[in-house]
Amino acid sequence: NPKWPTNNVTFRILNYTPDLPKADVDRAIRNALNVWSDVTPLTFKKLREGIADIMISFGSLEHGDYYPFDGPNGLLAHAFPPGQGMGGDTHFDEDENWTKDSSAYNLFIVAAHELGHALGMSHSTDPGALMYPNYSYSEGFPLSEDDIEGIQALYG
Ligand SMILES: CC(C)C[C@H](C(=O)NO)C(=O)N[C@@H](CC(=O)O)C(=O)NCc1ccccc1
Ligand SMILES: [Ca+2]
Ligand SMILES: [Zn+2]
Ligand SMILES: [Zn+2]
Repeated sequence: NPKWPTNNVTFRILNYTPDLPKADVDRAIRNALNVWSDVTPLTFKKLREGIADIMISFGSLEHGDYYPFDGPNGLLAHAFPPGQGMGGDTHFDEDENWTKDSSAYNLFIVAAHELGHALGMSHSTDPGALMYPNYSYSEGFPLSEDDIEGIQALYG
């Protein structure tokens, strides 16, 4: 799996969903990044302009890459593996209802999963893993042993 060549990764939030106050989106993204930096030497710096490694945006249907979204439900978000250009970029389907509680779909949980991809993680077959292909809401720390082993194999 490709990985970032340095442990210091930059990110930028290009636009915001109208489903939540801006501060809640910033918090969900920051908390999702902290999940991964809690178990690795990775650091994440937020840029307010220019090109960041991980460019985060909300879009619907055709949104500028060959992976159009599909309206409500189904595809929720996707992220490109580490690399130049689109590498690391993370897109959320604006046609979903983004929440900060247990109702569908919790932005923090989806962001933590997507940012796993943006760091080089692929899907897990462990149903308890954050990197399992399908969304499920859980309270507390979202990483399973499987997730931690995977990310530490890349950046440990
Ligand atoms: C083939 C990929 C592009 C499917 C896509 C995904 O895995 N993105 O990371 C996705 O939106 N998957 C849905 C499930 C699906 O399409 O069947 C999902 O819930 N992804 C977000 C997710 C998955 C597991 C935990 C938390 C969030
Ligand atoms: Ca969708
Ligand atoms: Zn996209
Ligand atoms: Zn995924």
